[in-house]
Amino acid sequence: MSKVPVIEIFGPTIQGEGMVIGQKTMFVRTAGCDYSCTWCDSAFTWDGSAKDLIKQMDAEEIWHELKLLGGNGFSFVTISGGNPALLKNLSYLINLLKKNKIQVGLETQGSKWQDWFLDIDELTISPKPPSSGMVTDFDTLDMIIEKLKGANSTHSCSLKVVIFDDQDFDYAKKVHFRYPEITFYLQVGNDDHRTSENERLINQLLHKYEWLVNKVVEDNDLRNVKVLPQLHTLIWGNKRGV
Ligand SMILES: C[S@@+](CC[C@H](N)C(=O)[O-])C[C@H]1O[C@@H](n2cnc3c(N)ncnc32)[C@H](O)[C@@H]1O
Ligand SMILES: Nc1nc2[nH]cc(C(=O)O)c2c(=O)[nH]1
Ligand code: SF4
Ligand SMILES: [Mg+2]
Repeated sequence: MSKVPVIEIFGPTIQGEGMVIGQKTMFVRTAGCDYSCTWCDSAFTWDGSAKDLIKQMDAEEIWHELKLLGGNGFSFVTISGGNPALLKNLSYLINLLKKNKIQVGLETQGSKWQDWFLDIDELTISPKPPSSGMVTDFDTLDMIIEKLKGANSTHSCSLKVVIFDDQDFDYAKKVHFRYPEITFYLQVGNDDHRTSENERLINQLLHKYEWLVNKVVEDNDLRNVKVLPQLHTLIWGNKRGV
């Protein structure tokens, strides 16, 4: 009854992105997404290519798997996907983690609300720029930010926009100015998320990071923002499960 579709559980590793970058964490990745971003680095969660890996699991089973992998060596779990916000039943896992004094981070794109957002310690909302091929429903995003504000939960949430080109950069500015009170991250987009040539990829991503940093540095309208690469990609390239 209270199961959710899980496609992978891994860690301990570090959070490679956003507001808790560098945090030692376990990952639980759920299957299924309401978007289909052209450049999704986790397309296997929704494109059918890894459907044999999907297991329906309840909170106790997920916790058991986390303990098998991580033992006593973790205090933080990050839930990502796919879009975990499709899953009302994640409340059971979140409650169980809290009961065990584990901090919880979650990654979602801001297309759906769940009441359990209010129980997440570090909530990253990542609206999608034009290069993704997706169109942001700003009425829904407004509603989500309003609910977080209403519950005084904005301190534990951030916005993170992935940037591939100038159009994405303009979109990011629009999102930041719409919600100026929410901590804002610009993240380098990885447009070669299938290659196994790590050295070339990492070089390319560092150049794109420099490009993005320069754009932010030169932009007088962007002041209180943070610019980050995907740290895990700089260490491990496109390897899955790290
Ligand atoms: C795979 S998504 C899963 C969570 C949720 N669906 C979302 O998009 O926020 C996790 C994060 O990876 C980012 N991401 C996906 N593909 C990427 C890529 N090719 N380069 C950089 N970041 C990417 C997303 O923007 C999101 O912030
Ligand atoms: N190390 C590491 N950090 C991450 N931050 C966000 C990730 C994601 O795929 O959601 C991710 C991931 O897959 N690995
Ligand atoms: S919303 Fe997230 S998981 Fe879904 S397709 Fe886009 S990047 Fe991938
Ligand atoms: Mg990822």
